[in-house]
Amino acid sequence: MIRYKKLGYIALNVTDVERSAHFYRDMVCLDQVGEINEDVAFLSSSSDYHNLMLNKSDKPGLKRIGFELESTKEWENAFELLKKEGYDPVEVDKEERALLKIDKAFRFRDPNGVTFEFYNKMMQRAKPYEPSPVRVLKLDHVVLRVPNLQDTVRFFNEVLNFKISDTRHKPDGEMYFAFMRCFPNPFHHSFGISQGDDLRMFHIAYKVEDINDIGIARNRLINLDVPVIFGPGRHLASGSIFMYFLDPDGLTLEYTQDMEEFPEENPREPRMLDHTLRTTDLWEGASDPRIGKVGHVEV
Ligand SMILES: CC(C)c1ccc(C(=O)O)c(O)c1O
Ligand SMILES: [Fe+2]
Repeated sequence: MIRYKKLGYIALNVTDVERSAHFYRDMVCLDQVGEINEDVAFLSSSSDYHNLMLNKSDKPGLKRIGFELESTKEWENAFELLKKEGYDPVEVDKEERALLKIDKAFRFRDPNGVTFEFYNKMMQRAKPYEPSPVRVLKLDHVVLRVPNLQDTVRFFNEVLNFKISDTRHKPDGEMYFAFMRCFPNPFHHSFGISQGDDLRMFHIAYKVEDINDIGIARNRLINLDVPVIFGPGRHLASGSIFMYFLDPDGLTLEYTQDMEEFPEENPREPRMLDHTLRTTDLWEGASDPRIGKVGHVEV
């Protein structure tokens, strides 16, 4: 079965690369890596060369999701498994891997047509990542809305070896959300899937050091006229403190901290959580209707 190191990077489509690159650098506190031009920009939230790629598009949202596998051997095994399962993995050509600073990579589409890239390792930066004033620790998770949740969860669980940490259910018992771990990465979810009418990126989340970073970020973003649209609050599922805000295209971002971690051996059972506000936010805050509204997925 496939073993992952982490959610490695997100490639976003944005309408103005320079505007968004400055936002993710100056407001979100990521490191700009290399030059920004009107077509592409790279930013990092770790020692990796990048964890966020911005691409110019008239449809803001998700281009693809990159997962780093545990080793080159795991990458080779994953390629063979996806080929055998009929998901037609295609290796990324040398020129593009040079741009991404990645050693080996292949791409495939999930049952919804979303492009995933699995890679073995990315070039590391000598310059340490020391974000300020918000101490971002890492790219934390990405959540998609998909038309067929059951099939999607089954694919990620049974084919890609993602583990289910918790699910959420409507009053009639129908599952409408799944929080998934890229095993054996311990965090409650690196990947979340929600039932939706159409395919859409809901949000991407960054982990911050502690509650002070959430507080500092809230007041700083509000003072700089960045829409803070939900939180601070506490999610029951992962136990994390959260706050959502919008990027210049209206894409939804989340700062999160204190997410539950699972052991590789004998993890707790996934819970069936309800649909109530208290499960979404133990502090019962109100969320802004703009949450998750913009997020075209390139297929
Ligand atoms: C409101 C969204 C879908 C949500 C719910 C719960 C968690 C969590 O438990 O961490 C999230 O990260 C969310 O984004
Ligand atoms: Fe989230």
